[in-house]
Amino acid sequence: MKKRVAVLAGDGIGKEVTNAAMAVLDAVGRRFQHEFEWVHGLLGGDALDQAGHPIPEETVKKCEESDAILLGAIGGPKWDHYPKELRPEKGLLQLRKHFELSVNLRPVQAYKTLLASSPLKEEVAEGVDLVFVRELTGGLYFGEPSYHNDEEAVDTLHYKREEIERVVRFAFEMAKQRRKKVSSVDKANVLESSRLWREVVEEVAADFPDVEYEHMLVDSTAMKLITSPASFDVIVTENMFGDILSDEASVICGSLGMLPSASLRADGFGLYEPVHGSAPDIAGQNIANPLGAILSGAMMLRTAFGMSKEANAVEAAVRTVLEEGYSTAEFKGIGGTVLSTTELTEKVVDHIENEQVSDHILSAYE
Ligand SMILES: NC(=O)c1ccc[n+]([C@@H]2O[C@H](COP(=O)([O-])OP(=O)(O)OC[C@H]3O[C@@H](n4cnc5c(N)ncnc54)[C@H](O)[C@@H]3O)[C@@H](O)[C@H]2O)c1
Ligand SMILES: CC(C)[C@H](C(=O)O)[C@@H](O)C(=O)O
Ligand SMILES: [Mg+2]
Repeated sequence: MKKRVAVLAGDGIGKEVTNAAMAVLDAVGRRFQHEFEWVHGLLGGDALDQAGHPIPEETVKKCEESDAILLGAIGGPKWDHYPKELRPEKGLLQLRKHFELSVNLRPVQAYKTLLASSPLKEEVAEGVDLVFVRELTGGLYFGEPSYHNDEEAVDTLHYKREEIERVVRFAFEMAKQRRKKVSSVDKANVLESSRLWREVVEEVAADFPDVEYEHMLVDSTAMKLITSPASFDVIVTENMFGDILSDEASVICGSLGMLPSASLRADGFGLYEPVHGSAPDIAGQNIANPLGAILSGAMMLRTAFGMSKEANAVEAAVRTVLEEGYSTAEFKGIGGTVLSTTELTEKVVDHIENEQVSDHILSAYE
């Protein structure tokens, strides 16, 4: 199968981790006879520097002409003083809005070999397998009015019933395929938007009698994610709560660099990117963890292209490499071997190309 993928590497470690994801998907292509055509586009600070806008028209066109989008990360101190319409982050938000990527999936898994690196006790982090279903094109990020002057600042948290229903329904559908539990997170003791959110959750839940659900307030959810993360299956929440809670949850698996994501439109078209940002503190050193981006590639294979076997192969290769004790710098101190971004990527590539090993492991995950 031939697939065209728009690659928006962006800023900081964005280039390093998208290079890793492409190398791994190319290895998948060699092993399973697929061809991935990489179409590169500018986004974020890189686009500001080269084209004067955080999301040039040409980038949007390249994405429209592709089967999926692979994104690295955008932003950095160089552009932090830019006016709001020209910030790198605005480019990413416009991209999400333009393609109506309203459902953002952020799975979090505890990998056995990395447990020792989590600040949580091993017995707390062990066995965690949860997924955030974050609303991505509404809420505080897009509500109007939004401005500040010398005297006041306004952001608007706006949700339409249909926007809530779309993401909540997705979460229940997903829970049906998993452990059949939805935790809906809001702030209904204070916010009107959360009260509507709860009403919609009640209505949608009625269509899923076999899925257990609960309403939780965001503040105590932040606590429970740390005290009993294994109690969660699917967590559905609005845009900003999902942004914050998913970074918090990354400590469960030991590094923000491990988390992948998929941002989906109703017809299945999607953007795949690691959850982390451009990490200016480690950019350009070849030490960033590429696994979040590589696992985003696996999500792309499964969700965008229906290539489950291939996605399983990538996920199995990642597991094997971790089980062999390889990881990146943020895991130093737990034993094993610290590798650079490119060396760790090579290990994953080797496992995908080594059919014998991979087929054996694959069968364990099918
Ligand atoms: N989707 C995106 O493109 C995205 C997401 C988050 C933040 N950002 C932007 O990134 C910039 C930096 O933000 P920040 O520093 O708050 O968040 P960040 O996610 O870039 O970094 C937070 C911390 O995690 C570490 N980290 C992140 N990714 C890592 C990886 N793959 N391997 C190892 N360590 C990793 C960083 O070194 C840093 O210490 C800002 O401009 C922000 O707006 C972009
Ligand atoms: C960079 C920023 C706009 C973005 C967000 O807040 O959604 C990021 O933090 C993320 O999690 O993808
Ligand atoms: Mg974030």
